[in-house]
Amino acid sequence: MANPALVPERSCGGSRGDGELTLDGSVPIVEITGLWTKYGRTVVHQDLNLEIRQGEILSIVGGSGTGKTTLLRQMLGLETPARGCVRVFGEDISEIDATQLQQLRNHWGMLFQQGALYSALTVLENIAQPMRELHALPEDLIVDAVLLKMNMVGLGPEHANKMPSDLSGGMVKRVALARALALEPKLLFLDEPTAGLDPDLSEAFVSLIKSLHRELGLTVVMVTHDLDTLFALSTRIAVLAEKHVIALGTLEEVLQVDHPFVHEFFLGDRGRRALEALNEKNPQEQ
Ligand SMILES: Nc1ncnc2c1ncn2[C@@H]1O[C@H](COP(=O)(O)OP(=O)(O)OP(=O)(O)O)[C@@H](O)[C@H]1O
Repeated sequence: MANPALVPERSCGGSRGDGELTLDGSVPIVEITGLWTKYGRTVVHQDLNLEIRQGEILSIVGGSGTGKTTLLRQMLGLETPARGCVRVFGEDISEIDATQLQQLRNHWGMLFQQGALYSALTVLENIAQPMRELHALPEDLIVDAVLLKMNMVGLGPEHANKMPSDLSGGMVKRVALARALALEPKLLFLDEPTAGLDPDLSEAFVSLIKSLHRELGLTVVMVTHDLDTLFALSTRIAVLAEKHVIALGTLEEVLQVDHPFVHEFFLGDRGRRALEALNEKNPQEQ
């Protein structure tokens, strides 16, 4: 392993622009260069590079404990790079102040693995929460906007006053997605979006994400173990192994990479079955 002491200190080498958020696609939505993440003596990412372009659905895959969720947390500004640089919308995420970070957060949505709804709040209150935190919208507008978001994710108004404990797993995901979309983000982060859903619900949720991606022009960054979800949604795939990105490209491109994880994950029994299912669904694209 390289000696961390010899790696340059963390730095983005200055701002991309004039301090304004760059939301016009002229710079990558996310740009990670030379990233090191460390917990004590444990190195999770070592000289990791990744660029996420506007409008794509970029999926991050890798073995258990390879640092996929931690990489998402770096993009969300919830971790600090030991070295290297993470830019989101052109901004160095660990250099900006709290107000600027909050401003950035208003332009992305995050769907956590378990949905992470507030158990003491109704569906309506959960989805309204990011809007209320803005302190800029009148209450009647918030209620209208929440109902609109619920409709967007296929939830009727009759569910507005339900508590999270009254919801099925699929509905929890939809509410969490509506909350992630509350502020009309440009960028959506999904951590294992179909985990815990049965195959039918999973397929329905994938279709929902696909249509929202198309209709809202979102850029999506997703971590998933589920091959069907991965194949159905990804425009590009980043493979994490050995503490960095060892393959990045379309499914076809990644399949060409000669690495044990790629062989095992994509070309093992599960991978082959999912690829066959994909080929049956989209024969013309193969
Ligand atoms: N706050 C923390 N403190 C110490 N170690 C941590 C912390 N967060 C994550 N790690 C370690 O970092 C490594 C990467 O964790 P991470 O959760 O990012 O992996 P992952 O690829 O998402 O794993 P999985 O697929 O199992 O969810 C693991 O070894 C984990 O134990």
